[in-house]
Amino acid sequence: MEDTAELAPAVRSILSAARDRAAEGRSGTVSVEGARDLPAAFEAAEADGRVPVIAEVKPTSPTTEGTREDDPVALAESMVAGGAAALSVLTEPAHFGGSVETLERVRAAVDVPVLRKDFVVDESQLDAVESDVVLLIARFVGDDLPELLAAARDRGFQVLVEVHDREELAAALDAGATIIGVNNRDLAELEVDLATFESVAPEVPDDVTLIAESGIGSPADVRRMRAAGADALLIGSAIMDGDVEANTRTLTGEHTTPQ
Ligand SMILES: O=P(O)(O)OC[C@@H](O)[C@@H](O)c1c[nH]c2ccccc12
Repeated sequence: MEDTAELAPAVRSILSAARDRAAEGRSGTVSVEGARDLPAAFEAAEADGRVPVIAEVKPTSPTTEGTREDDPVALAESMVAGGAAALSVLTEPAHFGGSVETLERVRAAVDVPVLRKDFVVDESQLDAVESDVVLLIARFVGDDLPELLAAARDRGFQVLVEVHDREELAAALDAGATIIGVNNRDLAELEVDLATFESVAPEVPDDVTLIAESGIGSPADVRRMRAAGADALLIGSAIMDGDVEANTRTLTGEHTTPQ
């Protein structure tokens, strides 16, 4: 486990709560049947003239004001109607307003791949719910990354490994990650800087599916991340704020594809 001393206090408390949830994990091992292929969903969106976007169902967060109370399933359906190639669903309850039940309902209602967004630090957390993809955050899992990656794959999950700098990228590549997200948000300060993606992306081999995460709010941001090499974008707040379908349509729009 990494030293968590320099993390933002909100992130430290999220992580300690995640460890407590791990301890009460369900009995039995999840086995995901027929996971929906995430890279294939990106390719299909691209072929259809849409920017591949993972739209995130995130009712609230430590950096968002207020909580969105609408039915998450209706929000998810609006995202798909607006052109989202895939969805991300927060399952962290205390700070993001998520739940595993929400993820189950969303996944039953849509055909696109669904990413489980949570703070997985222990193998037992993988058994909380089925999804097509799970997130592992390099910073939080540290030396356990290879083991957790294998444990997730054994259960039939695809794995998105999240990194924030070149050192974490090297660890992700060493562990054999094939889908990597670069988080523009710094988990120590909780501040967003799109230059983070631009600095890490050149080090990522071509055969890796590369996702730019966080802080993408406008078609100009989408163009900037695509120009820096993003195969896909993970967008939460900018889609959740207001008309979800219209926001998704704007950010997946053909005009944002590089020439
Ligand atoms: O709302 P934004 O800035 O578009 O960001 C979405 C997503 O990248 C962000 O929610 C996120 C990235 N990594 C995480 C890890 C845990 C929880 C949340 C996240």
